[in-house]
Amino acid sequence: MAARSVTLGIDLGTTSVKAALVEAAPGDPSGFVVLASCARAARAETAAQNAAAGPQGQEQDVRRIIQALHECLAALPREQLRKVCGIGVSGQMHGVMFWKTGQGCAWTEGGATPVFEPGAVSHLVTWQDGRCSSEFLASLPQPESHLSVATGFGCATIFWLLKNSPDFLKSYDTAGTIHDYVVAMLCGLARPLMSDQNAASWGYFNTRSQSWNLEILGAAGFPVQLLPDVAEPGSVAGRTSQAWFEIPRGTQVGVALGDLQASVYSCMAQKTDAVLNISTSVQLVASMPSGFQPVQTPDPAAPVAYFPYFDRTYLAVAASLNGGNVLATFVHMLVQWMADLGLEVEESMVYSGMIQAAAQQRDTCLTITPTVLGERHLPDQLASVTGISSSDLSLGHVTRALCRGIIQNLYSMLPFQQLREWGVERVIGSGSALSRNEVLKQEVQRAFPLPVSYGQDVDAAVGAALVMLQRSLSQQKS
Ligand SMILES: Nc1ncnc2c1ncn2[C@@H]1O[C@H](COP(=O)(O)OP(=O)(O)O)[C@@H](O)[C@H]1O
Ligand SMILES: O=C(CO)[C@@H](O)[C@H](O)[C@H](O)[C@H](O)COP(=O)(O)O
Repeated sequence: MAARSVTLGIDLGTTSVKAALVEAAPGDPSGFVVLASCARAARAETAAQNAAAGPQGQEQDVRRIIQALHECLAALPREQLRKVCGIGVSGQMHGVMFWKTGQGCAWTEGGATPVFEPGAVSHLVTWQDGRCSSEFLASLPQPESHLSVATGFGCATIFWLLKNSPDFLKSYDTAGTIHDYVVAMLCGLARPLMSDQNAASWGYFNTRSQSWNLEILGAAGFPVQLLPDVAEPGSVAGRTSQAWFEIPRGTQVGVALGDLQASVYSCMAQKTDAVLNISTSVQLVASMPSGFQPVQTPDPAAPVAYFPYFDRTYLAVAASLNGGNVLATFVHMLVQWMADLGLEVEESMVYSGMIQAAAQQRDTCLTITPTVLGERHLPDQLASVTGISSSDLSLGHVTRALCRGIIQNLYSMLPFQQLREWGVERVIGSGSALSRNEVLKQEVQRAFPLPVSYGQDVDAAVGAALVMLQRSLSQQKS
């Protein structure tokens, strides 16, 4: 009898950490079953380490992210964790953190099981970071890549630190995304390995030659020694150096994936599916035919970018910076206003109340362009509200207009006509901000004249687990 294949997927998202245990189920149409899953809010936002970043700086405390990860693992069934034969990790792309080789973490006996505690690490500067102004970006060398460089991209952040805080960089000798860090710590790697999915998200990476723009970067004084070595997504980065929550020592860990690609992997069943993922950010994605090569000239004004997927294929992606975070900003604002008025209210109550109110308000003349973070192709176009009449000011109207605005903004970046030209026949909705919000679902249905179906709400974690599951099954066959 073939050994049971259980794999663990972890997604280190901007808002929450998710984990999912997946097992092969040959009798099931999907071929797999999710045995258990868990999500924990990371609440990791913190003040920038470099004051010069100003209010545009967006950083997260790595310790809190790892704490949320450990809480997730602790909540999964121990008997299933014992059977795990592979770990896949994905996470928020573009961001960068730094650590000192050999001092990135310390393994401690955290109660019943060893856990790792971050050591000499920086904050994570996230994809939402806005410290690199248009002028600063224009001063950087032109990349030799089909992808342009935007604020919040790892290489842009490193350039900014080089200029504004060179001593800060001197404290570290290693860099990676948060998910590269976790893989490196689990396996005890001296240097992290990075998939081309994440390398491309940092900028200055050529997906054709699979190499960093070392000459261009080196000539500009960029600390190229910080750039991780690049490995194939779906390959193994190493094996766990310790037993971890019942997962045996020596378990294979995959090279970290982008959360975008992991989400798509979890739910894109056909090449003719488009995936609409709404989590903190929002992306609309279609798959490009094999052999497709993006034009090698970066175009910062293009709303659609081509990101590497698996086996040298590409995804066409409209990646909006304004997704669930817009609703979260609205909720924080309401909670803060109420606190200012002496009233305390739980955020989860506000979410459910506003979604319910908007579900009853089927239409509105209020128009909200929700781009509070701008967009990479239009960084200076911020949010606006128009069509304000005194009859359209209820919570239901405003929430309906916000949800409509998020979908319309994405639609304007990648219109249905383009999807149709690419042969898209169906939209698959994924991400927990979408699965938990009936009004967003209605607005998706309203905008796209295509059948829409839904994945699971821990999609990227499931996708990361599935990549390792496929690997384990093909190893068993060979
Ligand atoms: N109680 C809730 N009900 C509905 N939506 C919520 C609730 N709490 C948070 N959200 C939405 O979910 C988004 C975060 O989704 P999540 O999947 O955790 O993101 P990420 O994968 O980026 O970490 C928030 O930005 C917010 O829009
Ligand atoms: O920005 C892009 C791609 O350019 C996103 O698609 C990418 O997935 C990033 O990881 C997200 O912005 C962050 O993911 P999430 O936390 O919002 O799920």
